Amino acid sequence: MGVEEISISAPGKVILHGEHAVVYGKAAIAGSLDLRFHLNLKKTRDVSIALALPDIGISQRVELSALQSQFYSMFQSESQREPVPASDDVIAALKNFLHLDKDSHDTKQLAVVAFLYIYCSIFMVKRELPSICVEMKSEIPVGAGLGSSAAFSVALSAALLQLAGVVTSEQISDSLAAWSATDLDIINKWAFIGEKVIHGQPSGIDNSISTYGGALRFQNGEKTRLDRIPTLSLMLVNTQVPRSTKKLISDFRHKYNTYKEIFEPVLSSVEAITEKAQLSLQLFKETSDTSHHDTLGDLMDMNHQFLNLMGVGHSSLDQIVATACDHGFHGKLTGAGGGGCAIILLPSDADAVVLEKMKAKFDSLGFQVFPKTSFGGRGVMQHL
Ligand SMILES: Nc1ncnc2c1ncn2[C@@H]1O[C@H](COP(=O)(O)OP(=O)(O)O)[C@@H](O)[C@H]1O
Ligand SMILES: C[C@@](O)(CCOP(=O)(O)O)CC(=O)O
Ligand SMILES: [Mg+2]
Repeated sequence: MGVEEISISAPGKVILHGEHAVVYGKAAIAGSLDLRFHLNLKKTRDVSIALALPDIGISQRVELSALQSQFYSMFQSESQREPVPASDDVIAALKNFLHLDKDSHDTKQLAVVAFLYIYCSIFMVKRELPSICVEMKSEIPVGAGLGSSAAFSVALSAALLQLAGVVTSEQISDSLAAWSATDLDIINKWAFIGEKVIHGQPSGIDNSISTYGGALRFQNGEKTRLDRIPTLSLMLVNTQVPRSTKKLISDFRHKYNTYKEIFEPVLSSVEAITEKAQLSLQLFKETSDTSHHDTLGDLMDMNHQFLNLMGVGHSSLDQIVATACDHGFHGKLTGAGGGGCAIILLPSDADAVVLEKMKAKFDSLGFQVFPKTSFGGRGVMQHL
């Protein structure tokens, strides 16, 4: 372990179609966002972990001797290449160690639990716990449907695996290093374990986008790169209404189990929307025929209503979609819903004056606007 400092960034994501349905094995399409999560790790000599998470107001110090004596036996079966999901017992023990309420729904604290779980799984088996200070800051709004939890888990996994020498980055430019496809697969597997701690039952789409970047079709863990899609212009609008993905997934799980015969066809319809959107994207790229772009708009409106039916909507998200419609655009909620963000599809010839008027309306409603985001950039990176 010759490394003294590691800087990593990982992108957020935008789900175009298929959120929630993807947890039930249906297809979804999504891409990386030009908002990134940043992690800086330094080796220290204080025999502790110092964790600074200023975006969520957490600053935590953990003595390595206490961690070692309490968790050594629990982490002996873990292997660095094949991570295993945290059992309820280990999660409960980590929460107890951190003096957290074991039934707390505060997902912020789960970031620390995920951190310690990944750290212990990687290093405890070697009996060599590195003394480190780690700071994480993000451009991705927290808990807003843009995959901040996944970017957190990806950046964290990449940093700790690189520190442990399990993966090794290679320099690709003056300031950047990246990992081989095999190493990215390892990082992605560990990040999925982190997502499980924060989300409960994630599909794996968010961590996959954040790891590999670009645009993907994702189904049952199968990832297909979407190379034949046009450059899409999206406006992102954040309601700033807080919500937790973990709670939204579990509430919909309850609804689905209670009304399976109703929600199975709903999920199939959402999947049909995803399929049609993928095809329309391809056709629009190949022919530039704007009728395919119009179809993409219709599909967004439809999917938004299905998501409302699934109980993951919010009045402020409806307000965004209605405002978009008043200005001649189409949109939908993105991510887990219940608050968080909506996306609005912008045609390349959208009138700048109308766009400015729409943005002003969102500002006046107290929403946070990202006027034009780019889609499909790099996945996790090391900064040299
Ligand atoms: N900048 C950050 N710093 C620390 N933890 C973060 C950060 N961003 C996200 N997280 C973790 O992810 C959780 C939010 O995840 P989630 O509810 O899935 O929303 P999102 O849609 O942003 O992924 C936070 O409560 C925290 O545990
Ligand atoms: C609702 C879901 O489809 C996406 C959740 O994304 P986010 O945490 O809201 O960014 C869950 C998942 O796929 O793991
Ligand atoms: Mg999340």
